[in-house]
Amino acid sequence: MRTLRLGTRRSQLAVTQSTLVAEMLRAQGHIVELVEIVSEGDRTQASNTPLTGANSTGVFVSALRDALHAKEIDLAVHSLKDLPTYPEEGIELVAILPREDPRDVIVARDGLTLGELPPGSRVGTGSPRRVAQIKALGLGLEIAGIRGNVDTRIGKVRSGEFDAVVLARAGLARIDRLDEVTEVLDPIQVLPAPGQGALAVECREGDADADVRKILTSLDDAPTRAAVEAERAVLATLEGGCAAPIGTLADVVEGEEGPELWVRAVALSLDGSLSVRLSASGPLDDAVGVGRRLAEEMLAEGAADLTDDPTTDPGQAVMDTGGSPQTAPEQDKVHNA
Ligand SMILES: NCc1[nH]cc(CCC(=O)O)c1CC(=O)O
Repeated sequence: MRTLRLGTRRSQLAVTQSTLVAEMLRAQGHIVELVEIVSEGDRTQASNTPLTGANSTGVFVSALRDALHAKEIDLAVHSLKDLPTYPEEGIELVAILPREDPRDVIVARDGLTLGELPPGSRVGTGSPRRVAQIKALGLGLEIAGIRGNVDTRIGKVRSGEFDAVVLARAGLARIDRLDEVTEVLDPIQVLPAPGQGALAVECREGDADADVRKILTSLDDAPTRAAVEAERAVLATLEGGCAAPIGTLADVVEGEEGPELWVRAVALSLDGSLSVRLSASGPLDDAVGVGRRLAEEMLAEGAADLTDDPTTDPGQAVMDTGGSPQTAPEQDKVHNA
């Protein structure tokens, strides 16, 4: 039997996630070999791919895709939230694994929660989505960029450089560091990134060896796929006309006629002062439609006007022009946080 070559980045989280998939395949009797791929992102120690901005393929993603194209590997495992919403030619998103808890968490000094941190405390995150949503809580926290892998970031709390950092619970769960968490953030306050907590498996499209595709398809989890497809449709639709940070979460809930999707989403100005927050529900087999319609509704409610101009003072970022959120007729949908 042929060996399946699984490409992985070398960070602890990436190796753990790749090993998880390798073990699932080995449990089915397949032979799997991990192949280490060094990405530009690893070399430069970049730690957060931008969550907004349409054409930025994550640095972590491209190196693995290059290795797939070059037939150096047969499959690659990514954190789904690092994958751009537009497809890559010749690459197929062949499986989405059952999702971990998708919520964001706080790792703070002295076991504190966000609300217990005194005003002026330093919170580390480089994600515009997290920055905007934490600022929107109005706690007077000072938010600063942070780099490095999960271990490095937690270390910066231990060393006192930061009072707290914001991380994905899923990453900590996978590397067995959940005991560091001092608060799990309720999605009512902080919505996660589209696809957060889900692992994606990619292979070459129309791989000459159709068996590879078939083997990998067996890993796919239909409810997770529906949920993340709805979230990614929210992001893809908003990206067309809106550069604002976006959080979204789709839950599979029990509806009147069986399971259905319940999708929440928020788009915010970077300073968190303005937001459009809506939810929608619909059938699992129309996940993309549910997400797209939710995003279209958000655009109609002013999500496209939340853009911060980085050249202006952050406090002045949203201009008060006709049709802007401030003057939109349905002001109740746009909160001054
Ligand atoms: N931004 C990088 C990244 N990409 C995926 C995860 C965590 C694992 C996941 O969301 O599946 C992380 C770390 C973090 O945000 O804390």
